[in-house]
Order: sequence, then C-alpha cells, then structure tokens
Amino acid sequence: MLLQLKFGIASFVRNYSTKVSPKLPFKKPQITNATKPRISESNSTKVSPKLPFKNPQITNASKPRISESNSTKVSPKLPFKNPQITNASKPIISESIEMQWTDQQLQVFEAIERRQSVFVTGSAGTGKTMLVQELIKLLRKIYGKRNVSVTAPTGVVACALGGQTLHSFAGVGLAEADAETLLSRVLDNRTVIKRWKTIKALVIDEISMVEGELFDKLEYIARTIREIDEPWGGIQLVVSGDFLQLPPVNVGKSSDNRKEFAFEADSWDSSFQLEVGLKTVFRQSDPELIKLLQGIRTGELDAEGLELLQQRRCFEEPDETVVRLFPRIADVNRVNDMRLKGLGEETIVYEAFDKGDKPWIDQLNRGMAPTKLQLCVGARVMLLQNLNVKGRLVNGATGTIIGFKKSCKSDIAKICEHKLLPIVKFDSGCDKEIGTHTWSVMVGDRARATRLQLPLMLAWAMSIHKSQGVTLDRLHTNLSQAFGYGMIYVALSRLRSLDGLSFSSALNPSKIMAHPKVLEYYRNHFL
Ligand SMILES: Nc1ncnc2c1ncn2[C@@H]1O[C@H](COP(=O)(O)OP(=O)(O)OP(=O)(O)O)[C@@H](O)[C@H]1O
Repeated sequence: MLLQLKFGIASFVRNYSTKVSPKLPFKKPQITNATKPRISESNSTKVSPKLPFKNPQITNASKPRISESNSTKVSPKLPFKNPQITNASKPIISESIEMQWTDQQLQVFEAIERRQSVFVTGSAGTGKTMLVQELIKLLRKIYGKRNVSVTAPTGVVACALGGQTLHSFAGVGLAEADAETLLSRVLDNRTVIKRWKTIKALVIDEISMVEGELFDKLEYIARTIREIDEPWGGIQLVVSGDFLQLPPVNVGKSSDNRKEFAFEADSWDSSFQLEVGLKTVFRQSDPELIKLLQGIRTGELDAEGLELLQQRRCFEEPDETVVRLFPRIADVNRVNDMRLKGLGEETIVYEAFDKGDKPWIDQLNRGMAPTKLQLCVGARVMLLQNLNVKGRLVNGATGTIIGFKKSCKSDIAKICEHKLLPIVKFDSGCDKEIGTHTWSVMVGDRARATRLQLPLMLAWAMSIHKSQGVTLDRLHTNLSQAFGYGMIYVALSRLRSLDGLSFSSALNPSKIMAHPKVLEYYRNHFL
C-alpha cells in the first residue's frame, strides 16, 4: 500500500514535471538578466542562485524518505521490465559478485528505473558504495556509457569508481568564483559544454566532502546550460555519502554564513525525488560494536562505550600484520619505508604505466594505485581491487608477500623489468598470484587516462583519509592525533569486529565530534 502510494506519487510527479518544464526564453543562457541567478553584489558567494521553479515532487511532505521505520514494512515488487531486475531478490547480478539486496537498496534500484534522482545515505558499512557501483551499471544500461558521468570530490574515490573528480567533470577549476563567473568559464570550453548538455545521469559519491556552495553553483550551471527549467536541467542525479564521515576541507574555517555542507544548498531539497537512509550494517555483525560505532558517529558515546574503547588500549607495538592508521600522510610513509627497509630483502620495483594527458594523470596520482611500488618477500600489502567477494579477497584485504613468479604476459613487462608477479598469502588463508590492474579516468565513455599497476599498496600503515571505503580485520591507531569532525568514526568504522582494534594512547572523548548542523539534518530527515 505504502509502496503503491509512492509509485502513485512518482508517476504523478513524472507526468506533471514533464508537462511543466518550460523552456527558458533565451539562447545564450548566461548573459541575459532574466536568467541570471540572484547573486548579491556585495558578496556573491554568500547568495546562491534562487530556483525559478516549483517542482511538485520535491516538497518535503510528498517526497519519500526511507529510513528504518518504514523500510522493513515495504516488500518491493519490481514493476519494471529490465530483464536484470525482474528477479525480486537479486535485481542485478554483476559478472563476479552475487548480492542479496535489502528492501531499501531495492527501492533505490526501482527509483533509478523510474528515472528519479536519489540521495543514498547511511552509516559506514551499510552498502552505499556497493549499491552505487551497481547503480552505475544500471544507469549505463539505461542511457549508454557516454551519457553517464561518475564523479567524486576526491581522486581516491573517483579512481575507485572509475570516474573523475567532480571539479574536473564540471570544468570549474577550483570553483572558488561565484556561479556566474564559473558559468562563463564553462561556456568558454566546448568540450565541457557538450558534456553538460548531453549527459543524462550524474553520479556524485562521497557527497559529505562537497560544499553546499559548490552544489548550488553546479546545479545552476547545469540548469542554465541545458536550458531546461528543472533541477539540474533534468539530469538524473545519484548522490551518495554519509555526512557524519569526513566533511569538506574548509568546514568550520570561515566565520561567514557559507553553505558548508551540500544539504545546506538551496537546491538540495529540489534535487531529489527519493532520499534513503540505509540502515542495515553489513561490515560489522557484533551488535555491541554497531552500537558503539553509532555512538561515535553521532558524538554521543556513553560511559559504557568509552570504557569498551579504553579497554582496547595497548602499550606494546602491535604485531606488523595490524594496519596502523594515521591522520597524517607523513607518518604513513615513514612507517612503511622503515618497515620495508627493516626486512633487509632485495626489493622488486613496479613503476606504474600511465597513458593520457596531464590533468587526468594528476587525478590518477591522487588515487590509491601507487606511482612506484616496492615489494619484497615479507612485505605487508593491501589489495586495492575486489577479486572475489565470497573468498574475502576484497578491496582492503591484507596479506604478506611470500614470493614472486615470472610471467610471460606483456602487461607485467610494462611495469616491472624483471616481469615478476608477487604471490600474496592473504590473512584469510589463501595464496594468490596478483596480476596487473588498469585504473581509468573515464569522461563519459572515454578513458582520458589509464594507469597499469599492481592492485596492491604497502599496508603496514595507511592514512585515515585513504581508508575511507575500506574494510579491515585489524587496525592500530593513535586517536589522540585525530583532528576534525568524523575522523575517529571513519577510522574505527573500518573494523569488522572490536577484537581487531588496538590504540596506543588514552582516548580523549572530546575528540569524538559530530557536527551539530549534520546531526540536526539527520534528526530532521532520517529519524
Ligand atoms: N546487500 C548487501 N548484502 C551483503 N553485504 C553487503 C551488501 N551491501 C554491502 N555489503 C557489504 O558490506 C560491506 C560494506 O559495504 P560498503 O563498502 O558498500 O559500505 P559503505 O556504506 O560504502 O561504507 P563506508 O561508508 O564505510 O564507505 C562490504 O564488504 C560489502 O560487500
């Protein structure tokens, strides 16, 4: 019944919104006064473009927001024809991974099929990334590869999804200027104009790191360039992330009324027909740890939780199979270099083989795949690719190099003069020869840069920022060095179980911080 109602609303909305999508009365959108966003002269960045339309489906009253309370009541029947999603329990079976999707995840697939824009949130380990990866495949099937752009604010996440950074997609450089100036910059670049005009769907992952100001500016650019008076000029949006994880870099740094978080953007509410707060946590199964992490996520750790954490304090150096998480990259490099040298073994060097132009290669450099990887027997490594989910050979799986094997494949010769493939003994028990992997920066259906490298990185230590999205069995960290909102939560929520945690300093509870604006947003929308 509830679901029917939602479908009813959705189809009403679709019909209605297609009827009322007035064409803008101009040809050159950026320069007529009529279409100019209302930007205050005194401080253009403070005032975002007002939306000149009222989209019926996006009023708070009618928009479905799915959180735990209703998700379990709804048992979705899939009403669409796509052959991959007619099987109710498995909407999509990717080539290598079979998943059982939750009701909430299924509802997102349905919304995508109905061409609706969705925002998917939820705490760490609720399957946002997994879902987004499948949604990208679905969108590409619906619209064709070239009409779907996949983006994220950071190179690490963009590379992991095979997409590009949001800034490079949008053609807005650092995006510090006001919306009007950015629009004229975009209009100077034919390739970027074409991209904005032709895409049908835009995916933005890790939205927590996108500033509200930027969100509004991009919405304005999309709507104006496309000359369609609908949110984002009619582009179907898939936005995902957890605002209680890492925030935009400048959060709390300026005293004016900047829209710091994307949900503060004027265009945020009108951008989505469906907002889903995923509730089922997959990464952890221990209810005690899940409760503890929820407390850390919202900055409300109780005395019991604090005590549980304090018990994980460890006064000895952890054994080297435990990944050390550091807030700062300098510490990561120091520990990895020191441990590698400490082994005293001859190292094999793997130099990434890159193709493409500079700005795109720069993005690859910010991703996970190292430019230069040095390995030797005994080196601790982390897998950067999902090889076999059931066998737990997933992104983040750790192991030790136990040997090397000569390969006659041509790819390996491009990155290693000795043509040696490493053999890793994974902590889960299996031995696996690791072949090369190619990362691409995709713009539509075109690879602008590619990197051939082993899908491995040294894993004695890693940064908390790079650990976002990774699942770890054991980690050691120094929480006293954490800074900013969400960092402790991101670090600890990588764990599968509490047994895998140790830290070297007493925990200062005041470092566990959740931004009040974010808490209020979640309270108002998802609780
Ligand atoms: N429907 C599902 N059924 C079973 N396992 C799932 C499902 N969805 C996700 N998972 C598993 O849960 C784990 C966490 O998923 P994922 O990384 O997508 O979570 P996330 O919400 O993106 O986490 P984070 O916010 O920390 O990046 C993964 O190991 C993934 O395989």
